[in-house]
Amino acid sequence: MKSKIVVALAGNPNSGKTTIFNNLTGARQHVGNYPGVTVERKEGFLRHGDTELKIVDLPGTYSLTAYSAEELVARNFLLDEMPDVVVDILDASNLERNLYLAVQLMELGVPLVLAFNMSDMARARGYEFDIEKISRYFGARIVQTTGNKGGGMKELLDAIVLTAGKSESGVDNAGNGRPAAISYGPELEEEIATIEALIKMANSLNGKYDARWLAVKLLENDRELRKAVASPEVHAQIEKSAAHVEKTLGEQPETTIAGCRYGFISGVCQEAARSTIEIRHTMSDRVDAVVTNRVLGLPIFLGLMYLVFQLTFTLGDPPMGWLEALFGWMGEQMAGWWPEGSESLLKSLLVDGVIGGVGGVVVFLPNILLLFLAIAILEDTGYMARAAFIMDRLMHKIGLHGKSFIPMLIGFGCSVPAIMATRTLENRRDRLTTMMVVPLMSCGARLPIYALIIPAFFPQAWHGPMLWIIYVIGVLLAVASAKLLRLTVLKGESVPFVMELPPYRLPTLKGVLIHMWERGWLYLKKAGTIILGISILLWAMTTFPGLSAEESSRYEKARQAVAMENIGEEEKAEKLAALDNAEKEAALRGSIAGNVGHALEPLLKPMGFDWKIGTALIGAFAAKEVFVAQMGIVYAMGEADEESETLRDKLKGTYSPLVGFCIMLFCLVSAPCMATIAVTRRESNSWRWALFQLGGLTLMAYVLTVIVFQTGRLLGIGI
Ligand SMILES: Nc1nc2c(ncn2[C@@H]2O[C@H](COP(=O)(O)OP(=O)(O)OP(=O)(O)O)[C@@H](O)[C@H]2O)c(=O)[nH]1
Ligand SMILES: [Mg+2]
Repeated sequence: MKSKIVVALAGNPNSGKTTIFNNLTGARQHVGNYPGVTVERKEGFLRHGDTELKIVDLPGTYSLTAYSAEELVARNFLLDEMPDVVVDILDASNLERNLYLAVQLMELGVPLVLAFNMSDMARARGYEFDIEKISRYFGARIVQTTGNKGGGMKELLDAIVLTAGKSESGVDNAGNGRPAAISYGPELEEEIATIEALIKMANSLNGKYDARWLAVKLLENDRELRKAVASPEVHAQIEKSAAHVEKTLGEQPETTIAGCRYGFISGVCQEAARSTIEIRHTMSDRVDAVVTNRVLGLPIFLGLMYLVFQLTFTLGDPPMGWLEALFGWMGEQMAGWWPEGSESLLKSLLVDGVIGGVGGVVVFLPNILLLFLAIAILEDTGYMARAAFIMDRLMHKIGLHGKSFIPMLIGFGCSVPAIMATRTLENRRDRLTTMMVVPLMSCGARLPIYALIIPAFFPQAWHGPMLWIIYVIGVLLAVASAKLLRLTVLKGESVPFVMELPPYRLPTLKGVLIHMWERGWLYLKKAGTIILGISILLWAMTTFPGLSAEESSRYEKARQAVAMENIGEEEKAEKLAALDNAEKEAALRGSIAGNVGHALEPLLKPMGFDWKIGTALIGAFAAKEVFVAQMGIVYAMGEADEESETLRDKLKGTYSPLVGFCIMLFCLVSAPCMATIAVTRRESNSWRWALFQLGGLTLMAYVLTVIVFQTGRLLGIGI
């Protein structure tokens, strides 16, 4: 007999849901050692025996009374779509707190399996569980798992299939009996009973939920369900009951309800969990005393980031050189397919457009991989959560809380998921503020620009520090802009929040490599698709319309004249080459891109940019890497000889270090790419905010770059 079941993976944030989801389905969803990584539900399929399972990975949630957008996703799925089995994934090394959600799932009466994940950590901390007892209390099967090592997956699948009541033999075999019922004490129970009766009478929500459960939820002041229940009698009774409870117990019903649930959990743990070793000060605590220290915390964070950037350059340089050489060689080989001096359009397209553009971008793959390797290690060990904790203090001062820093950290990778990650912020003002400033966190697509510019203009010893300075400028600007927004358009109280610190973990090699590769692959894929397309478009724009026949013949005549001249061979060759270059340059100036660039020149000049940089900046709006591609194309086209120096040398010969710095500054601050604007529009649900972000950042970039360039010029720095 074949059957299909839907399985939901629920659990507290950072308990390992996605890790297990990936294990089960073979997917590669993002896993990170801090809460709030998954913000949308993800689906995957697998088959176990005769059963087909659809597995749904949900965002982490502490309770079924959801407050933030991503908690709502989890809650709505559990309540409305009624999966066949709910697997609650718990962090067994932190059982008491994690059981809070389990209790609510138990009350909801869904077919439940408890996965005691991180059982390795629990064991290391000396916890022992009487699994059978706990299983009986909750009326649910329990499986001990170690998600990051794939331990217990088969057992988990067995338990899921059994719980769905569709075992291979087809025998109904659900559950381990009825779960324990939680008693909320005489006072509350009476009110619950009254409301329950009213609900049944009014047939609220058409009996979709169990009446007692609904009564408890309503007393708990569950906003969503209160909105959903229409009956005025029920509402009136809730108000009355709540007032009564407050009077007699001196607290709101929700507080009493939570207290009773914790009481239940505490009882379960007394009975069935014990700790064999008393570890007061764990290793984590000792490390935390140093890295989250009030004084040392920030310098340590900045120091670590500095190391990361230094590494990105020093280790990345040799392989980058190899790739550069490889693409140079490929260009020459390709050019060799045509006779010497050929003006074939196809040759120009392949050599200048594709190799010059896409090749120029791919060259930086090693740097990208290294940066993301380092970030993955910092993330997986749990250090990044500490960084957020340290920033929390700073953030409070600017009217945001540390939770905003997680999206910002993700922003170092790419602004698009970062903006989606703002869903963890409950307050819309916090969320919008964070969304607006996230693009200032320098994303991975900008790295190639820095990797191109920095070595071209700055001495070796400055490579790491320079990159670090750029990133720090981004963070400082983000913080300052957030403050500004909070003082003006997004004024208001911020929500109190306690940042939690996940335990330190030794990252697994596989996990870290997967993270690194995901990024690298994304980069390559982008190079092969978007960047390739835009490179071809930009190539066409820099090629056409080309010189008129009249002008071409003028250059041809000049060449003939030189050939006739009575001078040495060497001098002649030099003169001819100069003419060739002049012709190319003239064609470039007359091209569509040249015309657009020139039209913009009055605007670009105050920043020290010429029209070539201008066209590259326009291209960068589609995707930041295009800046590098377009510079490659323009400089390949403007040169007559094929096997000339690298793009970097050409830049060095053309611009000053001050201009180099200004390019990086402008690219860091200016309008993010199209994808970012689109996702801001979607997540803020308004074009106004998206355009505000676009305009605001562009303006800020312009003003800052003009100031820096003009000041630098006046003071004679870097010119
Ligand atoms: N030591 C240990 N670490 C684990 C185990 N399972 C998962 N992890 C690690 O725990 C961290 C969090 O894992 P995720 O799968 O992202 O957690 P999640 O529950 O999906 O988190 P959110 O999406 O934020 O709610 C990662 O660093 C995992 O590598 C385990 O059994 N033992
Ligand atoms: Mg997840």
